Amino acid sequence: MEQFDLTTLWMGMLTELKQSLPPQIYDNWFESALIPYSYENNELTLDTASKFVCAYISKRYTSLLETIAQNVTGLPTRVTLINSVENTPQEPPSAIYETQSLPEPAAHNQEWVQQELPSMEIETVKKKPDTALPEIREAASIISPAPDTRLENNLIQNYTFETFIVGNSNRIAHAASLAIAEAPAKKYNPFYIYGSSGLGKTHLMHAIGHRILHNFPQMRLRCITSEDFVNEFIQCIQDKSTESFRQRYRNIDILLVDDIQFLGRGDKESSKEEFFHTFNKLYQDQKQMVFTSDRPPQDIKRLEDRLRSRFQSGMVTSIDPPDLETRTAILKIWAQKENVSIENNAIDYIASNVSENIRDLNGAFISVLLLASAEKSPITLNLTQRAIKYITDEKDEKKYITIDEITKSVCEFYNVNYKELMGKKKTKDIALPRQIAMYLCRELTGNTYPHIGTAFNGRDHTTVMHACTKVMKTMEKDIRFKESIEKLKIKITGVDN
Ligand SMILES: Nc1ncnc2c1ncn2[C@@H]1O[C@H](COP(=O)(O)OP(=O)(O)OP(=O)(O)O)[C@@H](O)[C@H]1O
Repeated sequence: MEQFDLTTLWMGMLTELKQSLPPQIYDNWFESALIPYSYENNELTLDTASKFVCAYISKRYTSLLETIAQNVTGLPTRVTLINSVENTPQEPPSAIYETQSLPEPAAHNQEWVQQELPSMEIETVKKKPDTALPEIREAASIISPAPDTRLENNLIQNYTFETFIVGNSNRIAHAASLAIAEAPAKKYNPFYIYGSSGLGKTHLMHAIGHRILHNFPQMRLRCITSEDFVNEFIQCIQDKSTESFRQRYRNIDILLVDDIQFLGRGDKESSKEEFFHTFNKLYQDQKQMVFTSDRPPQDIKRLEDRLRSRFQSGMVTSIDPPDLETRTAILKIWAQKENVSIENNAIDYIASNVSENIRDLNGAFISVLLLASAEKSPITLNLTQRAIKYITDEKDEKKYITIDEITKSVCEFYNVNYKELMGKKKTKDIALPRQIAMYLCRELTGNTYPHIGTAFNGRDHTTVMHACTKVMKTMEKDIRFKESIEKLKIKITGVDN
């Protein structure tokens, strides 16, 4: 087995982490906030720039770090996070960089570390309330708890109705979920929620689970991803214990399955068969089933018609990306709930510069709180802009453009009504700007066809693909048309390439 020194191990881990994490999380939490400290007896110790970062990363990411360390070394590796600064304040973290001959951190990271050193002593701050802003202490306290704690029944602790914010994009899914939680298997069975990543499907499904267990504590509930269902079943075939598997899945009252689209990938014939029978048994026994997916049932390829029609037999509903107004409302609610005061223009800035994905929105919100905490300053527009800059690609200063902004600009450019553009009208004066808007969404946001389809009032991804091809072909043939699209692009991005 190859022996790794600290530097080689950490470099290897960073390469893998970069591939597995969204860029803003990687840049903000891993590359800049962690410093390799020691590696002995298969135990890797990482130093953190603050007590704060230490608590947050330990709770959320230790298992990921351990998996990646094992991938790199080939050996089970324990990962521990420390905050040496608190214990040995005389020794600045930069000294560790020198002794380990790692590359110097980027300039902004140094600034980040220096700013954090004196300010991250949350407890000291708490003892001297006259010197600390209450909102910053609050910020510190909300970041520390593990937000995704899974309970014994596999439900994530804080994915409840109480923490779910309702807006136009998820109103129907939310109302149906509440109805199910009040009277399981009476209406909407099965219940199938679909939508793009990070929009709250899992959250809502777990909220149903929590509320059912609260209302009907005697009910037996299983919450699982379809991938785990398949893996567990395959394992049971190998162990010759399929009967116990059946007992586990067929004698329950509530089945919640996340990411059901995974069943359509690969062959998995025996697992699909098992799932089909599980479904039928629970359905016959009038037990509630809830599924989430990134696409509607008809778009899950390689799924037998009989299973697809089972999914369609209950209620199928989508969660759409939140529009600007809803994103703003979500941020305000988060700020209010955490008792953090944020200037309105700072809220507007986050809402319009971060994507429509609520997971990313939350990441940006936390980054802003972190920077405010580091600088012990109120959350102003200026601070927010700097915090968001940390989490966006530094080389690419371009603003993150949202589908909402694109459609609104297209409406303005072609003098079309927004409702009509998003609606069903097929006349040329509406259909062409709609196709152009879809093409620009694909070009400028890099979102997938299904995601864009969902954002355009639940249209199919093939409609978006057709629109993009049509616009590109017309641009090739018609120079004037091409010029007008380029002009529109500049108007939206503010960048003239
Ligand atoms: N309406 C909402 N109110 C409050 N928090 C939300 C809402 N929607 C999503 N979130 C939060 O955003 C994050 C992502 O949500 P979730 O995991 O449910 O997304 P998802 O649609 O299941 O995504 P994926 O398909 O990638 O699993 C979670 O932290 C969740 O709590």
